[in-house]
Amino acid sequence: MPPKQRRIAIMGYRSVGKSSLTIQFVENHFVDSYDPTIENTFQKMITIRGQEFALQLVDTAGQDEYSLPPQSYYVNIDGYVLVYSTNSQKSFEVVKFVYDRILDMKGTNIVPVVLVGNKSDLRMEREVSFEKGKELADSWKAPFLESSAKENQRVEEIFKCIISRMERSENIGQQKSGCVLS
Ligand SMILES: Nc1nc2c(ncn2[C@@H]2O[C@H](COP(=O)(O)OP(=O)(O)OP(=O)(O)O)[C@@H](O)[C@H]2O)c(=O)[nH]1
Repeated sequence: MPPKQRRIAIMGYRSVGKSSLTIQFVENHFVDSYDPTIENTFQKMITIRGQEFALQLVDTAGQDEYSLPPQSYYVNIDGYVLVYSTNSQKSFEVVKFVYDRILDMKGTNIVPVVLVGNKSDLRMEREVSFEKGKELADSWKAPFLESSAKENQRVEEIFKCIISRMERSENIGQQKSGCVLS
């Protein structure tokens, strides 16, 4: 079987760790310095249950409620990893705007999405509880993970999860909140 080409956008507020998660997944290291992204595309091959996927990961500039990407941006995107930071209530509010914008732009609510609460290692600085994250993801019927790009916790799982969601939406056209991983 030839590799399946899939394009995934990593979106969310500034400085939540979008680049760090992407780089940890693609290059297996953590970037400590903060360098705001304009837009980068990363490539990665991954095999899941015998099927190869050629991923393009679009690491976007951080959004806020006033700077969401234009309609043209969403055309070739197959799935979305929406990231907030567990130590930032503001980023949790912004991720809701981003999600609403995606649905508006796509004109459907069958969009493969995974919600990620990153920086779970910053335990003392937590502003968003696990329950709040889970509640939001459930309201979207989307999977939810808390991750740490720094400690490489659940990073690969995020990307396996979005692949599984994309496959599922293509095959069945319906979403439940779970995520089949292998
Ligand atoms: N403690 C901790 N710090 C993190 C984690 N992920 C990212 N950071 C730090 O948070 C800062 C921002 O990370 P980036 O990956 O650049 O964030 P971004 O969302 O891509 O930022 P923009 O490009 O502005 O949108 C950097 O200093 C990272 O080192 C994490 O899981 N834990």
